[in-house]
Amino acid sequence: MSEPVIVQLESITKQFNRAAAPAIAQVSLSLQQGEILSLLGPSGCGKTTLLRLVAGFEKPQQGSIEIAGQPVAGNGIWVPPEKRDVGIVFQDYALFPHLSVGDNIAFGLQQSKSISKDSIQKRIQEALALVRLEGLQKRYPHELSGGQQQRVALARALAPQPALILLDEPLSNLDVQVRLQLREEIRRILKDSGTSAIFVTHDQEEALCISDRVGVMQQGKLEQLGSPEAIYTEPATRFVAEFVSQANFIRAHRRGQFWETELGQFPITSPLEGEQADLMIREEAIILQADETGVATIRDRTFLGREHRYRIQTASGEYLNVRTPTSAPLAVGTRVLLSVRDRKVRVFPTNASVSAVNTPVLH
Ligand SMILES: Nc1ncnc2c1ncn2[C@@H]1O[C@H](COP(=O)(O)OP(=O)(O)OP(=O)(O)O)[C@@H](O)[C@H]1O
Repeated sequence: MSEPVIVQLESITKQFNRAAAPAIAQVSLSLQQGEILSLLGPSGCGKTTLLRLVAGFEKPQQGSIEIAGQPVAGNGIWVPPEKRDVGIVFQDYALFPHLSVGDNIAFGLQQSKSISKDSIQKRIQEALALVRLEGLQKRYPHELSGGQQQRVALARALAPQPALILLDEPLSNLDVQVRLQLREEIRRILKDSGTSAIFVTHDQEEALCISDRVGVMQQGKLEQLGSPEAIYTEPATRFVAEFVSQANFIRAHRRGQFWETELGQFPITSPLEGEQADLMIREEAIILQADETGVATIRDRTFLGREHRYRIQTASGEYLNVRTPTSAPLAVGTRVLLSVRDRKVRVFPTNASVSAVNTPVLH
């Protein structure tokens, strides 16, 4: 049996300014109990606005919102933020500096009159254990690291046991080491507590590794909603492919049953495809082989730890990014032969910004 629905958005539209395009345009989605959804997209695509609509900090002009089965916006209904059974974690932690860790966590609990002092203490201890900060109850925010402060913010949001937690770029103020560690921690904490969550980020990796489903947004619209694997391997649009995996696109021309490209031929699998297309080739799918007769050249090389990323210029002048394991790195200037691991590639309509390819096939 499927889990109950915790959030239901129906055709939500939000326009701040009549002269401007809507910040959110006709977005519908649902989130099940215990599920973590990431909203991913470039700056200004509407992620925060969508989160604020769910929280009740913004009113939609159209559409409706339900949280845990309760209508909270739309159809003449309006429930204010404090009555929505939602916990929020912001980018800047937003802890009260004059309150201890314990009192910060207690703050949300004390709003609820029905809870006894003993229960408040118990919930504080449980919340601190969940975020692994036992023993730090008496400290003040300035006595904690950024990562610890964000854990306290998470504990404070979780302590009242809300139906839903909203996290607005909660890791973006932390340095890389802490960010990487805390993103796994956040997933564990949310899963251990069984709390449903919507997580806003502009970081592709963060979205893919933290969530059960990812919603990729562009200009106020939901471009694709799916599992991290589906978003990565089967991007529905070129925008999703470019934003999520920074894939390469190469121009292809139909020749019989094949697409002909600078990187060789690929079988045409759909009868609907036209005479020209752009094929998506992942950075890790291209194989480099140093060869004096190669017509492609390494223009740049970046060390990424386990991998090198090469910037390759092809014979037609296009640039491709290639990632390979770091053994036997190739020097900038090396001529290379290029081939592609997988013959099954995704095909997208031609984008005018990719110039036409008019060179011999390399292999
Ligand atoms: N209060 C407001 N008044 C007018 N326009 C707004 C308001 N809030 C947001 N916008 C506009 O709505 C659009 C979406 O903004 P939003 O903050 O939701 O984007 P975002 O994807 O969260 O971006 P970022 O990653 O930079 O925070 C932007 O064009 C923004 O300028």
